Amino acid sequence: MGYCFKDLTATCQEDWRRYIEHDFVRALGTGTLDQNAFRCYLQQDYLFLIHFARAYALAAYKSRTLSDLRQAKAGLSTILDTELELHIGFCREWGISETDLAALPEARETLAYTRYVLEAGHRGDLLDLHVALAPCLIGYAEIAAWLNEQPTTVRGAANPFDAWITLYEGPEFQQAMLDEIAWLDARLAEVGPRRFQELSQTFSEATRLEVDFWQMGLDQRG
Ligand SMILES: Cc1ncc(CO)c(N)n1
Repeated sequence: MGYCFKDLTATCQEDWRRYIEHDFVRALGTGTLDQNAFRCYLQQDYLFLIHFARAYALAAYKSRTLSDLRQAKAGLSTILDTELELHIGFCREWGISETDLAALPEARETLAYTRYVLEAGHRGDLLDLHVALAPCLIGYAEIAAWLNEQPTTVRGAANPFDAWITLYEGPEFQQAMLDEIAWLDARLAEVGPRRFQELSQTFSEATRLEVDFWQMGLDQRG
């Protein structure tokens, strides 16, 4: 008995590193990422975030206590008020209007990842759902921190993707990550090996779907 969030990343260390240090992320950090690859990623991410907001709404629905309900609401607010706001602004700067965004066809990778998470939530309980959501929120906060540690990362006006790093390294997103880890640590502490095995499968599947999402951007399939 007794696990914590770090045990989840430890069970899929290779996939987790492939996600955090993906070529898309590296190129974004050095500012050398193909701009069409970024545009493709941004557009699909808009669709992605809408479904992820729905997943947090599902977490709210599945909550039995006020504190769980508040945690779900915090996730929903991070997406709606922090991420999507900036995202729409970003897209505008990159010449993509909200009408364009609403008319976008969904890439397979977006479809696979978002529906996987929603399905994990429908099938399982609140912990299954939060574990399926964890690579997203916690992963991006870790990616921003990792990028800042790399000597090759270019910050400021010299990097066209600087605003992306600023969003995810920012205090609101980093705090949301810490709160989510604390929530998961408290729940995982009460879990036995069989249940942990099940949860780590969900976590590593979602991590691999994040890797595919980066790859979609890099291949400009979105
Ligand atoms: C694909 C993806 N994963 C995670 C995040 C962070 O919320 C995001 N915006 N997009």
